[in-house]
Amino acid sequence: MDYPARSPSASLFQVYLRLRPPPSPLVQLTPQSLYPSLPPPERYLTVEPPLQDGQDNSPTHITIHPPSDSRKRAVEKFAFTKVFQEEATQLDIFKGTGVIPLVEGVLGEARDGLLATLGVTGSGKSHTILGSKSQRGLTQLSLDLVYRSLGQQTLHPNSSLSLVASLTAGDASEAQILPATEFLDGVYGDVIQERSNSRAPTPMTVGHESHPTSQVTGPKSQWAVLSLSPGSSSLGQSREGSKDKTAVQETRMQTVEPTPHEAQDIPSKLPFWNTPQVTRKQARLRFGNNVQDATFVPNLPRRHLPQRPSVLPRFPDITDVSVSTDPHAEYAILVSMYEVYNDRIFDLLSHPRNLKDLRRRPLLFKPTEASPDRKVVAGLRKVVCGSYEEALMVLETGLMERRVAGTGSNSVSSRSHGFFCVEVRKRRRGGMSTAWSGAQLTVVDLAGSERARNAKTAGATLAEAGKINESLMYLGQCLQMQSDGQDSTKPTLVPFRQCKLTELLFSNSFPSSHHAATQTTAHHRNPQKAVMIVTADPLGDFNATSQILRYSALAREVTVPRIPSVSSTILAGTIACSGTHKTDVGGRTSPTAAHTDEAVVEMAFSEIARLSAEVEILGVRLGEEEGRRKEAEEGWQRAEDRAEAMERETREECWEEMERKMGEERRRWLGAWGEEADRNDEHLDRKLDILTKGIQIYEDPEDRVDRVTELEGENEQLRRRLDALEREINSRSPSRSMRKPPPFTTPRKTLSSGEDEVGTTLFKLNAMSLTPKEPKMSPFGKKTPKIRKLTARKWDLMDENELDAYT
Ligand SMILES: Nc1ncnc2c1ncn2[C@@H]1O[C@H](COP(=O)(O)OP(=O)(O)OP(=O)(O)O)[C@@H](O)[C@H]1O
Repeated sequence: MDYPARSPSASLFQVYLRLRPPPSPLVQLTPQSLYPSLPPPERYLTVEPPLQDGQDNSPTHITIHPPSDSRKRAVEKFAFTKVFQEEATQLDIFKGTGVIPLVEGVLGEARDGLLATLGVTGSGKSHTILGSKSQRGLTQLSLDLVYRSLGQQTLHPNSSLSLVASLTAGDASEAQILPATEFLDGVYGDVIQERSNSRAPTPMTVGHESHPTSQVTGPKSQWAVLSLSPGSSSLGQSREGSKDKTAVQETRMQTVEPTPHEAQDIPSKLPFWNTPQVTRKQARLRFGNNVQDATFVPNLPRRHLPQRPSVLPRFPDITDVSVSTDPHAEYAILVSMYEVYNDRIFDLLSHPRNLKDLRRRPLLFKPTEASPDRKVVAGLRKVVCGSYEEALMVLETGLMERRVAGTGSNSVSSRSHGFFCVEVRKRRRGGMSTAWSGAQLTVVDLAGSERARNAKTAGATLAEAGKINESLMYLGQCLQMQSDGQDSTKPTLVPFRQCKLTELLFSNSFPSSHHAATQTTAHHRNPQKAVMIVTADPLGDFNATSQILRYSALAREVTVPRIPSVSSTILAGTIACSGTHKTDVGGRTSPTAAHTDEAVVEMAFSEIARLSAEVEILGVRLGEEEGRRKEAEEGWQRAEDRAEAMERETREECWEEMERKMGEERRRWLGAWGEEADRNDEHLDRKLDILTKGIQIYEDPEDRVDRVTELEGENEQLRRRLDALEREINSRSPSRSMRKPPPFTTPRKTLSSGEDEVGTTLFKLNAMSLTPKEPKMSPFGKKTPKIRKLTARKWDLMDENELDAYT
């Protein structure tokens, strides 16, 4: 297999392989240390000798042979940029992988750098990236290199008051920027007691003995545990567990043995703020004045902060390494950290200030107003660190928040993908403007893929593993698409939008459509450089490791060894027998016949071998196809679920919309109905009015009074007349006087009933709420004469003269 000669620009990642040394039985439990009768684990991975024309005579290829108990037989060969064997140290990795060029790119070329680790759980990803109790990881080494190279050019937020404001003004990610002292003060200051409520504890509880995987819980933070409780940490010890002898010796040289008092003082499995009984005094004690190196005093926050971690791993030493910087520039360094947990992004530096704050809010990865062509994690907290030690303290604080748990495969297993970002901002020396430029180095510690059976996970940890495996499967697909596309002339479509992890890793590696459109005018960014370190345990899980290697390797070749199969053995036996039979009658073998038979048998053999090899290869391909089919089916299932959820959502939205529209329609209809009813009422009123006008006896209210007065006058007149008539009758003859005059009361009665009539009419008018109407006008504009109806009795009572006067 040829070494895949790919330029870094052609490949998104340079891929290195690091092999993990076997765990030491003294410090880490293995099946063999528990059951000594068990055979030692079989090593399935072989490193091929370096190629003659290789760059620095380092191996670049490995071969994996399925273990004897495996059904698979195909031998697979993988190519990497470089392979680091078990004895490789952290310094070898730092110098041998492309980490230094990455830092160079960030400081000198304003080119973003990405450093990530990928591997099966427990294969050494975190060890490589974050280091151990005694050795620094690539993160600390890169930070050291950055600060060492910048030297006096680094701006300290405490020395320039306007620095934070200026950085905030020039920030495109809506970040909350604050100086390291303020940040650390908030964490280690007055709130130490409150920190007992930190989110850092993992879903597993300490001391829950019945759980098979609850050996150790707490944050994945070697450095912190060491710094807080040197040597007393079982976490630190377990991390050290599988270290090679040299490393163990180094550890002895570097670490300080704890006093028995110290060892008992604070429970070792939790960070100090997760231990409810910790006090500020204890915290100070942990970080006490145990100074070993005067040059190594971190610039720590003001109040009750620890003066410095008691033992900082300073190994390996990289004083001989530095990268060039721009001498006319000054630099500010911002550190931010987040994790991708269950496909959501959480800030690791936004510490809860009170109990209410404990629920974490996921952040968005999106283009912002100030960064339309590039997606950024919006709303992160960024800490301006003026020195390496401050940056380390911030790193450690963030690591305390990261999700980890003990599993059957790793006692301190990462349950999230951790992102550590070092943003280097640069401006002209002495310039007070906000015109910052720069780039970012992102270090990613991916969670490891794991098999539930091996990891013995359950409940929430199993669910987390599902999410981890899913995101790693998408990452694998992206890597495979990318490596498949290397050979084709067509542009490769990498499906990186499938989950948050791949979006974060890949989306800024490709020009977005917006960027393509504005490329001529926008500030041109150099493409990101990326280094992937794949970790593998040659004695670990064969299936999981081979899967990871298949995804990540730069090239792969499958061969099937010629192993004598049962059929070939039988055939060989038959041939041996037939050979004995091919003798002539005289007992001599015919040389020609024997020769021909031999040739035929040989041909048959080679055919059988070829066919069995083909069968093997087909078997391997079938296995792979089946794996892909399974993945596709899972993807399909997920897509279906998503479609179902979307359908449900759409249906709900439609219902809501329909109900809203119906409500509006009902309101509109009721309004119209009310108006119609009002119109009808009005119409009816008008009709009634007309009717009332038709039936009423029209009289002026003034005339009414006149009429009463008039009637009273008439009444009086009639009474006088009656009196006169009575007198006249009385003065006549007695016979005449015998005639009884009509009763006197009758006209009065009649009159009063006439009055009553008037009153009734008035009452009627009032009841109808009729306003006094204008008198009717004649067509000639004159008042029509009033028609007065007089009662029959009144006519009866009038004499003829009076009657004439009326008519
Ligand atoms: N190169 C190495 N040298 C010494 N010890 C190592 C090395 N690699 C790994 N180890 C040890 O192996 C154990 C598991 O390693 P580590 O936690 O780094 O695995 P991981 O891949 O990050 O696992 P996970 O994905 O579950 O977080 C640790 O105790 C670590 O110290």
